Amino acid sequence: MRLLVKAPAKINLSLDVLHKRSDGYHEVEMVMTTIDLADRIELTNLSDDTIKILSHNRFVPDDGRNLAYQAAHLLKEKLNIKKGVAISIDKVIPVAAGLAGGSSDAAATLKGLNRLWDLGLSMDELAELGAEIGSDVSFCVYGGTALASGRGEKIKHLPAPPNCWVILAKPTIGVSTADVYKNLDLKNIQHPDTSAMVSALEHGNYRDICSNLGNVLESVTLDMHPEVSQIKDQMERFGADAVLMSGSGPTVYGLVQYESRLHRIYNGLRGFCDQVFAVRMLGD
Ligand SMILES: C[C@@](CO)(OP(=O)(O)O)[C@H](O)COP(=O)(O)OP(=O)(O)OC[C@H]1O[C@@H](n2ccc(N)nc2=O)[C@H](O)[C@@H]1O
Ligand SMILES: Nc1ncnc2c1ncn2[C@@H]1O[C@H](COP(=O)(O)OP(=O)(O)O)[C@@H](O)[C@H]1O
Repeated sequence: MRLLVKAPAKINLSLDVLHKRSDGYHEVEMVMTTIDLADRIELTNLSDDTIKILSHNRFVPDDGRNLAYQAAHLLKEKLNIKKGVAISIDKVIPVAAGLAGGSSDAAATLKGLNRLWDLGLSMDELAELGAEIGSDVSFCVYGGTALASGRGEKIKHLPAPPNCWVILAKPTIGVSTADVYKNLDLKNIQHPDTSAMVSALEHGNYRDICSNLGNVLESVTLDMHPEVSQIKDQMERFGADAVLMSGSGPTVYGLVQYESRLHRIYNGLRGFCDQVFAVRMLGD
């Protein structure tokens, strides 16, 4: 039997870091939402007790380092399952981009195997398992829009943002999330107003969402990679309503409400960047 599952990317509408914890992780407050840019995961039962990863993307590991592999392995270990699965990943989300592509593949694998193997786990149980794989996996299990706290695994659901377009531009560099957190100067942070962002979502107020976008990791990645700053400037100049780097970067996204402006920004950015996408918010 085989099953197809979509694994959508996320963007951070806001990302704040409160302090560094004794376990080495950072305590965060992030508002995240899913967008219509998705990997496609195909799960096929195997007759032997193995996990196989298939992907044509050379940046996607095909062994135990793959987060989708880790998701299948975790389910097998926890529930003592003696079954095998082939996980085919059609990669659309850029890798190491701040868009949680790997985390979403893991979440889709947890949800897909829950159905394929008829495990009967609830979404909350899957999200709890996901947190063992990575900080963003719990959010990816639910998708939609949420305030994530703790190290990212505590999820409070929020209403979807009003309908708009998201333009994404990913420079050719890849960024290590661990390096970005390591280079963050905790004494010199300009905190975004998380409650103003939550309130903007609760009121469906697009203008307030735009004016409250903020990410404390942005300046860290910008210092390491000045080309990210150039893309931000271009996106602003071409007329996006608001522009921010997602997660630890280096992907920059712009929000646009009117389709007429979308084409101008998209075509303008294609001159600077190989990977440019114009997609809708998914949000719920
Ligand atoms: C920055 C964010 C924002 O959504 O996403 P990305 O840019 O990776 O998409 C997340 O916090 C990333 O989540 P994720 O990529 O799942 O991180 P993990 O695998 O759990 O951790 C990778 C490394 O990042 C650091 N880390 C991660 C999360 C956190 N709250 N504090 C940390 O210090 C740790 O050094 C950890 O070893
Ligand atoms: N299924 C996967 N897809 C993409 N990258 C993966 C996957 N599994 C593991 N990785 C590894 O995770 C790292 C981070 O990838 P990704 O999740 O795309 O980025 P980010 O954490 O910035 O959102 C990559 O360097 C890659 O080697």
